[in-house]
Amino acid sequence: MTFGIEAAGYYVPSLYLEIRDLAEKRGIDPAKLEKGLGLHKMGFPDVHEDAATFAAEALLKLIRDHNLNPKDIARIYLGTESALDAAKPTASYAMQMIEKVLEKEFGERCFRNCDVVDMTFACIGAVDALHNSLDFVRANPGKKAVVIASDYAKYELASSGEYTQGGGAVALLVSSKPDLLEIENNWGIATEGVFDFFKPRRHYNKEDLNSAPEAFPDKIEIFTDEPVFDGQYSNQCYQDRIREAYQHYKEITGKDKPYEAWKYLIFHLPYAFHGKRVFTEIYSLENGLPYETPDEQKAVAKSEDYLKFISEKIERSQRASSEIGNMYTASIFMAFLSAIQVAFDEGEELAGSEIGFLGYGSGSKSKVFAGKISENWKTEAAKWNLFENLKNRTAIDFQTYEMLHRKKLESSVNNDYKGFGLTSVESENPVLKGARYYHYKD
Ligand SMILES: CC(=O)CC(=O)SCCNC(=O)CCNC(=O)[C@H](O)C(C)(C)COP(=O)(O)OP(=O)(O)OC[C@H]1O[C@@H](n2cnc3c(N)ncnc32)[C@H](O)[C@@H]1OP(=O)(O)O
Repeated sequence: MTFGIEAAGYYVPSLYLEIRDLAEKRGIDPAKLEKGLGLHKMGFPDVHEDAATFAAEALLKLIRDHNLNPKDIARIYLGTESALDAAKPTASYAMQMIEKVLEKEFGERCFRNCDVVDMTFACIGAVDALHNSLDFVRANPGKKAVVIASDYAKYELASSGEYTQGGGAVALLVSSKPDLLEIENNWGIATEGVFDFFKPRRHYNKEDLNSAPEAFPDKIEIFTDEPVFDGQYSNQCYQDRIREAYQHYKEITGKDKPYEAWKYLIFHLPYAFHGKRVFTEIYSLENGLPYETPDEQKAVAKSEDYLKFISEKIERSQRASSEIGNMYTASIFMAFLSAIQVAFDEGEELAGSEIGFLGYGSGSKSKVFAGKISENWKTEAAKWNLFENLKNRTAIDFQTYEMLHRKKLESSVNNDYKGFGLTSVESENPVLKGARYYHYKD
C-alpha cells in the first residue's frame, strides 16, 4: 500500500506590492532584491484577510475542486506560526467558516467528528503536520486527513526581513490514494534549540504595564506579530540543520548522494533564492569540493556544474516564491506546486520522478524526506492555474502598503471581494472579548 498526497489546493492574498517600489522607498538597490534574492512581488493581505481566511480559502478550494465530502475528512492538522489566538486553534476558525458555507449541502456541523488542531514549529509546522498525518493514514488506511499550511509573514517596517514578506496557504489531502505524490517513510531529522528567529509572548498584567518601560527598556512592543530575528545567523542555522538532516537521511536510507536521484529539490523558501544559496555546502561535501573559505564557497556557487544543477533541479520551484514572498509554513509546499505547475505548463512528463524535500523551521529543526510523482499527477496539476491566478491580484502602492502594515486602513482595498473575510473582533461583550467573526461573500 502507498501513502502520500492525493490532492492540493492553495490560496494567495489578493494584494501585492512590486518589490521595486519597496526598494526605491527604502533606498535599496533593486538589483540586490531581484537578482540577489530573487524577489519580484510581495503578496500582502487585505484588511479582511488573515491566516484563518487563507486556510479556509485553501481548504474550500480543495473540497470544491475534488468534490470531497467533508464528513470523509477525519482530521485537519494546520501548521502555522501566525496563530490568531493562544488557545483556540486557527484550524478551528477555518473549520467554522467552511461549515457555514457547506451547511446547505451537508447539514449543520459537517466537521462534528473531525479531529482539528494547530501545529507550531515556525516554518516547519506544516511538515510536522504532514509527517504526523501520514502516520495517521498508515495506521488507518481507509481514512483521509487534510494538512493546511497557512501563514502571514510580517516583519518590522524597514527591517532586513521586510522585503521577504508574503503570505498564503496550501491545503493537502493525505491518504492511501496518493494521486499526486507518494511519500516514502524515511525522515532525516536534525534539531537544535537556538534563538535565530522567534516570536516571544509579550503579555503584561495591567499593573505591570506601568512599569513595563523600566522592566523592558528596549523596543519591546505588546501584541506584535513581527518576529525577533538575526537574519545572517538564521541563514547559518538553516544551513547547519539541513546539512545534519540530510546526513541523517543518508544514514537511515543507506543512500549514497540521494540528491542526484531527485528530479527536483524542494526547499523551505524564506525568499526565492535561499535554497540554491545554502545548498552549496551539501553539494560541496557530496562532491569533495573545497568549501572552507569565502572564495572557495563562491567558486562552488558560480561553477558551471552548480549553475546547471540549479537550472535543472531548483529553478522551477523558485518561480512562485518570487511572485509571493515568504509563506512560512506554506513556502515549501508552494515551492512544490510551483515546480509541478511549470513542468505541467511546459509539457514535461514527471510520473515516477523522485522529489527531495528539505524543510526548515527556526528555533530550530530540519526534516529531509522524499517522494515519487504519481501516474495521475497531471489531472491534479491541471486544476491549479497557479501562475494565471497570480496575475489576477491587485497591485497596491507604497503608501497603501504602509497603511495596511500599520493596521491603519479602515476598510478593505478590494471592498467588493468574494470569499471569506473578517468582519469584526468582539470588543463589547466581556465573555467574548477578542472573538473573531467572519463571513463568506459569494
Ligand atoms: C524566517 C524563515 O522563514 C525561517 C528561515 O528560513 S531562517 C533563514 C532566512 N532568514 C530570514 O528570512 C530572516 C529574514 N530575512 C533577513 O534577515 C534577510 O532578508 C536575509 C538574511 C535573508 C538576507 O539578508 P541580506 O543582507 O538582505 O542579503 P545578503 O545575505 O547579503 O544577500 C544578498 C545577495 O544579493 C546579492 N547582491 C547584492 N547587491 C546586488 C546587486 N546590485 N545585483 C545583484 N546581486 C546583488 C549579494 O551578492 C548576495 O547574493 P550572493 O551571496 O548569492 O552572492
